[in-house]
Amino acid sequence: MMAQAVSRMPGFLSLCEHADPSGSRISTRGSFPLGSGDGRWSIPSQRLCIRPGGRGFAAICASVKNSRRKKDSSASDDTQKLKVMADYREGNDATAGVLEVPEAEKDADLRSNGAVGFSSNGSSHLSEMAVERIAQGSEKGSAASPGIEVDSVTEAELKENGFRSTRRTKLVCTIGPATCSFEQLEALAIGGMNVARINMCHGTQAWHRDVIRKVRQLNEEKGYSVALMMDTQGSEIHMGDLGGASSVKAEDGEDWVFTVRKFDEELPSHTIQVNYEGFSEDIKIGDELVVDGGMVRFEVIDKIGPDVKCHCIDSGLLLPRANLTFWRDGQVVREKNAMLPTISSKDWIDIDFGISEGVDFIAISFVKSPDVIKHLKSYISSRLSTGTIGVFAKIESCDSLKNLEEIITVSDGAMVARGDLGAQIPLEQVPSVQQEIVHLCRQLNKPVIVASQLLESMIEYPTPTRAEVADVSEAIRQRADALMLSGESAMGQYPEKALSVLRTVSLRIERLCREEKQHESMQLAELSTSLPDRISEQLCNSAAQMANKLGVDAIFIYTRDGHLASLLSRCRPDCPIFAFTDSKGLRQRLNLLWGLIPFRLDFSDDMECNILRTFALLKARGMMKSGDLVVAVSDMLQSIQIRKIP
Ligand SMILES: Nc1ncnc2c1ncn2[C@@H]1O[C@H](COP(=O)(O)OP(=O)(O)O)[C@@H](O)[C@H]1O
Ligand SMILES: C=C(OP(=O)(O)O)C(=O)O
Ligand SMILES: [K+]
Ligand SMILES: [Mg+2]
Repeated sequence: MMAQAVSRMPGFLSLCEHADPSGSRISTRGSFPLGSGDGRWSIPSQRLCIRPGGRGFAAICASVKNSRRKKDSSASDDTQKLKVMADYREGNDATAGVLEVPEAEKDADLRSNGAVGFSSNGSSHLSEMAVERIAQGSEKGSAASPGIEVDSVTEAELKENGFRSTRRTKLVCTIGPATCSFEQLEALAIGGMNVARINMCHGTQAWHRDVIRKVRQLNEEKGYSVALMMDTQGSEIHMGDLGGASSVKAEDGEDWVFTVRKFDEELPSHTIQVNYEGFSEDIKIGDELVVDGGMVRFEVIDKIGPDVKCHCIDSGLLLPRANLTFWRDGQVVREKNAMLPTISSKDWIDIDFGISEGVDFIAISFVKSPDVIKHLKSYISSRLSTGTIGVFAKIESCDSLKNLEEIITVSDGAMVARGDLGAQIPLEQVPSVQQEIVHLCRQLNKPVIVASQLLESMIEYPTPTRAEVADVSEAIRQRADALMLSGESAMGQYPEKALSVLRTVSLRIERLCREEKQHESMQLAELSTSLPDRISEQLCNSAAQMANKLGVDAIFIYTRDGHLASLLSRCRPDCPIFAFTDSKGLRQRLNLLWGLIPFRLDFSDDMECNILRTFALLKARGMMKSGDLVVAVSDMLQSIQIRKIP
């Protein structure tokens, strides 16, 4: 609802007319001369803004309303002095003064919960009645402020370094024995973890529940905003748990038995259990059995019933539940195992668990076709009455590569799961496949996570290899939404250090990309077909372009479903994107998107009101300052505005 300015005279503040946040209309008329003859006020033809502080504007309006009700002009004495802080939009010349209000306006029908605005030049301009409440909330300046919710780490980063240098690449940490205590989780949150991932390949449901609840507790009590991702086991072929040993060495020339037999007592020596019933039927003598994508290799030399006898040809460490593939004539063999369901019965149990625990994302392992994703998404929506869970397709098999575009199109995001991918395709193809997936996800507007072995050596050592840093840099340069730690954070010796490497490398490389003006080489194909979607897309493309050209400090997006926020992130603009949403769940899910800083805020359909309110709140919290330039986009109004923070 646009403001309707009443006075067109410079030098007069006007009460305007507009809708309050609840949608009902407030009607006020009358203009107030500025200054009471003391000559202190000299208002040029510029917009004025009422700053929260002292006795707020809402209180004054309430008094005006009161005095009108009482029809008692003397009662309006109190209301005749409006203490306002007029902040010139140009020049930031904040001037305090006293505004004399003539006798309470006869027609004034101000509502204490409504909104009202001033204009000195007749241009449409709204302020709001909630200013007092905002001021009260924001003066406290704490994460628990009722006005706006942002995670405490981002808030500190914004205050310390300003908008421009906030990290754009998001960080996912796999939680395992090395990081499951409250203190360890908090250290990761402080270190910049945006998403905590739990891998259902390992641990019990009780263990995972404990982690989920600790993350929740951290968010609620300490003001972090860590989202949760649950990763399914999937129907991969993997070894058993080595009878409790943390690892076992397989030496060149040794013979080992791989079997589907179960053992009640101790596992016989040189014996490995395999989880896949059809193992001995599928595999042939002469095949190569590859552990963890090549960490150890065996040649199959004999088959005796369920037992497969293998000769070690590449020595190495066998780790519990390590993944197994077998190769024939230089290709991965997918026989009956290709018929295994993508979502196993264990996975369905875990998915139910994830839904009931309210995780933000579910990642599906070894996705082969789009159907399984569609099926899961409809299952999730049938199980949830409100909100949703983002479904991520892990691209980690030859089958997923065959149907890549279809799979990504129906998913809410994708993961380049290089661990298993590198076991299924020749290693030298992994980098180009990664690039292809990252680019495709950007074109299709889906967040993408680059995962596995980013800083593998940091499982054991406090410093990464130079090659690892180069690999991390490449993923950042490709503009992936997120980077993921696996073993480095789950069971490594230096989880926090590994996270800190991802953080510092991200900041450095992102700066480099900005210096190289990478955002200018943006070539995005048109994504949408329907007119409303095309409008949204063009709105975001234009907003991002304007932001880049004008060198603004931030893009603000007010969104109820996150779609425009993701479209803006897709443009990978030069400045950060502040995404305001009224939904807690959406705020958590937006955590994974490149360059997006999610805020939770109650807002109305009145954009002007929302904008002023966010300005006031962010300023009061020290996250923005007067003079900062912002491009504001709204999916409710489908508009772009350029605003300078008053
Ligand atoms: N919940 C857990 N409990 C015990 N160990 C875990 C857990 N999560 C991860 N790990 C350890 O961290 C390693 C790396 O994690 P991840 O990459 O997610 O699994 P994987 O290597 O099995 O694909 C695992 O191999 C396992 O040793
Ligand atoms: C991330 C991966 O999946 P998981 O850790 O579950 O094997 C991977 O294979 O790279
Ligand atoms: K998994
Ligand atoms: Mg995998």
